[in-house]
Amino acid sequence: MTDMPIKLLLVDDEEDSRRSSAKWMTRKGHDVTDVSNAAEAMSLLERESFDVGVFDMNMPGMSGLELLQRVHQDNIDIEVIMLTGQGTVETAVSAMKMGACDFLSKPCALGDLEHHCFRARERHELKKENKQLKAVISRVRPAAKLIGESKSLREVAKLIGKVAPTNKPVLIQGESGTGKEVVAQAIQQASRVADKPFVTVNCAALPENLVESELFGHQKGSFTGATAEKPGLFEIADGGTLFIDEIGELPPSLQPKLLRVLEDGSLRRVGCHRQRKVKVRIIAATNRDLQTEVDNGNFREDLFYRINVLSILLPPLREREGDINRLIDHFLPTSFHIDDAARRALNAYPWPGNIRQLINVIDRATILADEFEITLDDLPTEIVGFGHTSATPFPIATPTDPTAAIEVRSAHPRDMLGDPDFKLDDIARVHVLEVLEKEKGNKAGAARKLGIHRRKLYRLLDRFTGKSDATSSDESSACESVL
Ligand SMILES: Nc1ncnc2c1ncn2[C@@H]1O[C@H](COP(=O)(O)OP(=O)(O)OP(=O)(O)O)[C@@H](O)[C@H]1O
Repeated sequence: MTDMPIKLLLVDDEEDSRRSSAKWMTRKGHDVTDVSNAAEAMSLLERESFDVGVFDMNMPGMSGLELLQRVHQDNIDIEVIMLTGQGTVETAVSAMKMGACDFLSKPCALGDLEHHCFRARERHELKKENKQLKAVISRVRPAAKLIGESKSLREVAKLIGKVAPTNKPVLIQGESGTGKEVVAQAIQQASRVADKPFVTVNCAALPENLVESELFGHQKGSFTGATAEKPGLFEIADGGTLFIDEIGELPPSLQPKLLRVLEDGSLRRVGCHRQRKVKVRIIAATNRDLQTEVDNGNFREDLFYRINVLSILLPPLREREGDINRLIDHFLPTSFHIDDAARRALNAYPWPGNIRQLINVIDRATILADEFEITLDDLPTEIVGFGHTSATPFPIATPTDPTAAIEVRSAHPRDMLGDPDFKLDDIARVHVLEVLEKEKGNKAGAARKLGIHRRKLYRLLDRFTGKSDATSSDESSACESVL
């Protein structure tokens, strides 16, 4: 950072010293603008951003101290070093009290000037970083790990590895809930700016009239409600990554402004003439077909080409073979067990809401489950019902041999006892199923009555019926179908 060029504004009415300082600093590779009076400096500061300003204290018209005061009143983001002719302690102290970060006595050695400017710039960067961090921390969501090993997801992971280090814009497309934000986080984590801010914004979640000020910031008083100046998310993400979710929802009026930032990193806050520069890596996501949006005239073609430099198409969950089981095992708390029928039902369902929906269903099931055992009864009816009506139904709980079930059921365990034609399993089976029926299909209750753990009851049901569960979410009908 120390050897990066400083964007410097020199304000001094003494032409010789100003010119020689400007020449020296320019030769050292810095980006220097020099003006001879405070009024000119002020109008420049309204239009452009600088890292450091070196202001002469005594100038005709507006003095250096008055200029400093204006800078603070207008909240201009710049570190100021005062140049004082007299070099008295009093003047230096008053300048520092007014917000200058440093002072130099005239004539000052040119090497000293550069050294002090570097220090001021460092302070400027630290303050900026601090502001960014505060803003980022308030928006931080812990990064999720990309779970899944299906072929299609492995291809996505490979692509992430390729696009991450490039710093180019990336467009992630996929249905809602497929993990576009997770992919964006993975790209950021594997990028060269992994330690820099990762800021997210969802264009669909913001009221249209706020999108511009959220993205680009605003000046105090620029619209009703703008009671204080506010940096936009581009400034907050400066040096890092901005994830723009649902970019297809970006109002057409703002698309040229976004294109501009993508082209040369320049932007203006709402109600402000000053142009600012940012360096932000853009990752955009959409669940709309952006090409169609372009064809229909809803999305600018030039912007589409700018953000679609590298694109990742995220497959829906139903096309990720084997991943449903991996996701279940990942999201299900370890204290819970899911039975085979429920697992089969989850695997057979097409998941229109993708991983987000699967997580919600698992969360719901953990609340409804009896004694940490997730069964079909704990799943939403559309998932259980899908098994009934789908072309590839998941196996449902009907007895493996219904005739045998009826036969055995006709005998009471008492009558079976001592009869060499009955195996112990037959007696146990009738007893277990009867208790279950008496408990109206409540497996937790039945297990308690039988004096066994619920898991053991499931294993027994598996053995007796070939299944551990029933077709309906209704407990009593579950019991009937088992029988
Ligand atoms: N492969 C994955 N592994 C683990 N968690 C995932 C995976 N994909 C998605 N998730 C989780 O699923 C939820 C939805 O993911 P995310 O918000 O990234 O989806 P999205 O595609 O951006 O959705 P939308 O289009 O609605 O914004 C999040 O809780 C996320 O952590």
